Amino acid sequence: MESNVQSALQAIEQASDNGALSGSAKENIRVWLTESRYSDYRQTVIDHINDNNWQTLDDVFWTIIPFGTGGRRGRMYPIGSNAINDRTIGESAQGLADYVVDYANGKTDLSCAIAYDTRHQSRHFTELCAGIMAAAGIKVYLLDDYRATPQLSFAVRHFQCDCGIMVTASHNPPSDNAVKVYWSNGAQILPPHDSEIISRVMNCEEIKCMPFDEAVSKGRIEIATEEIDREYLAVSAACGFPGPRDAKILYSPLHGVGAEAVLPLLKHDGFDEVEVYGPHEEKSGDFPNVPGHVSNPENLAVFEAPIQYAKASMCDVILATDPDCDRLGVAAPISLDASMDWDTLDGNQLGCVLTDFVLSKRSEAGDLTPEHYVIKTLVTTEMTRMIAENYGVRCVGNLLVGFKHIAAAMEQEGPDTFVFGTEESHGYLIGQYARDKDGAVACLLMSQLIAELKKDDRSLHDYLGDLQRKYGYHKEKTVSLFMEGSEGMVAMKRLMQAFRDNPPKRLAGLNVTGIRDYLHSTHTDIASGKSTSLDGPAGDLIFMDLEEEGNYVAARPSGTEPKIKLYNFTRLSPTESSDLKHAKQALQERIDALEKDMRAFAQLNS
Ligand SMILES: O=P([O-])(O)O[C@H]1O[C@H](COP(=O)(O)O)[C@@H](O)[C@H](O)[C@H]1O
Ligand SMILES: [Mg+2]
Repeated sequence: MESNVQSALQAIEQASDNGALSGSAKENIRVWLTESRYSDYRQTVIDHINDNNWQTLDDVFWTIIPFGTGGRRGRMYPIGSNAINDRTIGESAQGLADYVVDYANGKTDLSCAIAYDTRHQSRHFTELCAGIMAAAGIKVYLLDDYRATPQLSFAVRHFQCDCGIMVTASHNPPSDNAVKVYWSNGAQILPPHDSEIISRVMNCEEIKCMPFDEAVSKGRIEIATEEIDREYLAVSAACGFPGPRDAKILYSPLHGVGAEAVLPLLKHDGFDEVEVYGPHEEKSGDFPNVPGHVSNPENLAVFEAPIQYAKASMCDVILATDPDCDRLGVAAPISLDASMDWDTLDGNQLGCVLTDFVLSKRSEAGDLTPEHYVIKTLVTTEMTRMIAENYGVRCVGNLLVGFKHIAAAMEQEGPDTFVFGTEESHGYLIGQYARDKDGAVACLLMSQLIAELKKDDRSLHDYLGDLQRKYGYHKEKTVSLFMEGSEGMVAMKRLMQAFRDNPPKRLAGLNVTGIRDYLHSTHTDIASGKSTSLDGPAGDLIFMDLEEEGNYVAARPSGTEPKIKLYNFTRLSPTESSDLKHAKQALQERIDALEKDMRAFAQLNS
């Protein structure tokens, strides 16, 4: 062994002994220093060791970057098993290619659709993935300009591909990137394919990549952007409903890809007054003009400046999509009187108004049977279920977090009777053309709803208020607690364990009456101490039910960022909700108290 590798190995031993490196980082660095598959990166690793760059080394090596809720996602750094770089992206594509070839069992005309967003290095990683697929004999249909995640999901289905790759880290910070990996049905990978792909990724030895230009000239990469733009427009436009189109819309792509999907769709549907909010228009991985560079419609601050602009230019609504255009955020005037106060809607509220809008249209058309269904996840408001049941359709809702679970439920229940899919984190899907959430079609539905309401002189908040009076006022709030690096992971595990071993007894002045632990599939009744088995999927998600019906909290580690998500759910009955103002205030107080108590518990136990 070369002497510089020898001394680097000694140095990491020492660093681990004196606490500068975690044990897992030391082990992963050792692999990168000694195994031939990492030889291209060896010198850079040694340079970091020689520079005593221990914190960085620990951050980028303490684990092997996992496949989370939405793909393999993380911070970009040239080296590291826990970073996004040519090696981790390359092995992801190689592992996928190897599995697709194995799974095909001799079938030869294999193909993969690939698209990418506006992030730093997205185009670079795209060419790498495309070259790897081409070298594996898998034909690539490439969207060669910035395109939306739902367009990629559609492309996989349209070309009947065996798999797909979307290079994007969605709304994560500018430092991050990722691949979202799709199976032949257009949904992100799930069992049994996911574990098979992951095992090939982890055991990937050599990465074989054909130079991009060569693969294009040999026809192994086909540019499919025009065809997908045209066909996607046709299928997405078919998702809407007839009705008025008079609405003045301000649209923000939050520096991402959305304009390419949203603008043609709204124009085609007859919306003539759509303006792109100028400061958010530039396609840039720095997300320069959104507060804190957090390009996420969940970040209410992104709406502050656009609201001022929209008020001044008399817009009816602001629509914002996240950088890969699979999430929708909305701000709208509270009422259509002269006061012109605006407010945003959260992901659950948007899901409810869209669910009701879609069901009301389908119901008017006599197009619903008891076989029809909407889908939501376990952390999505129960108001969705009430709306669905009111229209006589089913709600499939016992699902883990992640739109891929909604896609799987759709396959299982049968796509023909699928009406709408909705999740708390601003994801919505209508129709069968894709198997992932679609921010563009959500924009279309929202625009149609706004135009209908405008005709009747009603605001979106009036519409939501009617639903809240009918089904009871619901107020939910998701709180994220960031815990970074190897220490953060230990803290997250400790906190999840504390919820299991010693859960809070009271929250917001209400007794905790039951614990639903999806990891161990148990329901524990606090009063009797008895545990029974819990129906539903298995995953690291725990609910604490409170003494008032419909009031509960949930906790889980995010699968896209290093954080614990605390989901707080409150509700009042319809009778208690007749005075909306009063209900709103009461639940705001309860939500604030829940958040305070949950934060305090987390502080003590992480
Ligand atoms: O980031 P996106 O827009 O791809 O969205 C992704 O992340 C969301 C939040 O996941 P988590 O709670 O694990 O962070 C998921 O609900 C969603 O289905 C997934 O596609
Ligand atoms: Mg996204």
